[in-house]
Amino acid sequence: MTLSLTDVRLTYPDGDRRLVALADVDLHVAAGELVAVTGPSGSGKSSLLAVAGALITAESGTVTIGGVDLGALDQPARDRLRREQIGFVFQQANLLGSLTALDQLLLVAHISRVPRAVARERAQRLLDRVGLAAKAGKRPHQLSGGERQRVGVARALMGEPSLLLVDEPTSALDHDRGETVVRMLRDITHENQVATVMVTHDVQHLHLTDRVVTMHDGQLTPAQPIVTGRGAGTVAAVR
Ligand SMILES: Nc1ncnc2c1ncn2[C@@H]1O[C@H](COP(=O)(O)OP(=O)(O)OP(=O)(O)O)[C@@H](O)[C@H]1O
Repeated sequence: MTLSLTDVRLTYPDGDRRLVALADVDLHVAAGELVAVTGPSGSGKSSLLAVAGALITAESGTVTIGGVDLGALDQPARDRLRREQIGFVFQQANLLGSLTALDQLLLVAHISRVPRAVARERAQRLLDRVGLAAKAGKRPHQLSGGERQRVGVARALMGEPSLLLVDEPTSALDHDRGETVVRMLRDITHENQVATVMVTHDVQHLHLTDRVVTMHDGQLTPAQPIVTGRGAGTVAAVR
């Protein structure tokens, strides 16, 4: 398993009490698997992504990425693992307004000290992969919402992550553009053997994913049969 959360608990201060954001959550995502996380507002989906992305530390339970227990790492090692193993895709692509699509990707490579020639080849290949080779020189305001989101996906892949964490990638897109982005995420997940967790409110594209889990009040719901993009699957996990 690329990502394993076992008995993960997270609470936030809430006056003189604690609000339970994640209540003993189990979630295991294999390489090459796209798992959608749905659930009402406030149910804990972003908290789940933050814990899986080593952005916040679980109060108890175990989080492993590629078999490495995050709890056993100090902060610099956790930061390094995040940089080297995890790609993030945000709700709005969060691109820098003054940079071209190509430069958005090269900046990530520069920060990660990838040699320039390697970075340029990788960035061009990724822009081609998301269907934007011809738009490499465009700035965000010259791109559609769907194209911006696809640049965001390509940027997240620049570090060749083993885990991709995606937060509401279609919320700003119409149906067809949303479908293109989710289909692309699914195909890249399978081709690159990345483990992908996608938080979404958008039920329209769930059939493209391999598995769906639902959060309610910090808990992942029990398994339910669903029809997935690769035939009938089951919701794994969880209590
Ligand atoms: N930093 C924080 N401090 C205190 N409470 C928080 C904090 N972050 C989130 N919460 C609370 O934890 C619970 C889970 O929040 P979370 O953001 O994970 O839910 P969500 O399912 O992602 O919601 P949404 O779909 O609205 O983004 C909510 O009740 C929220 O109010």
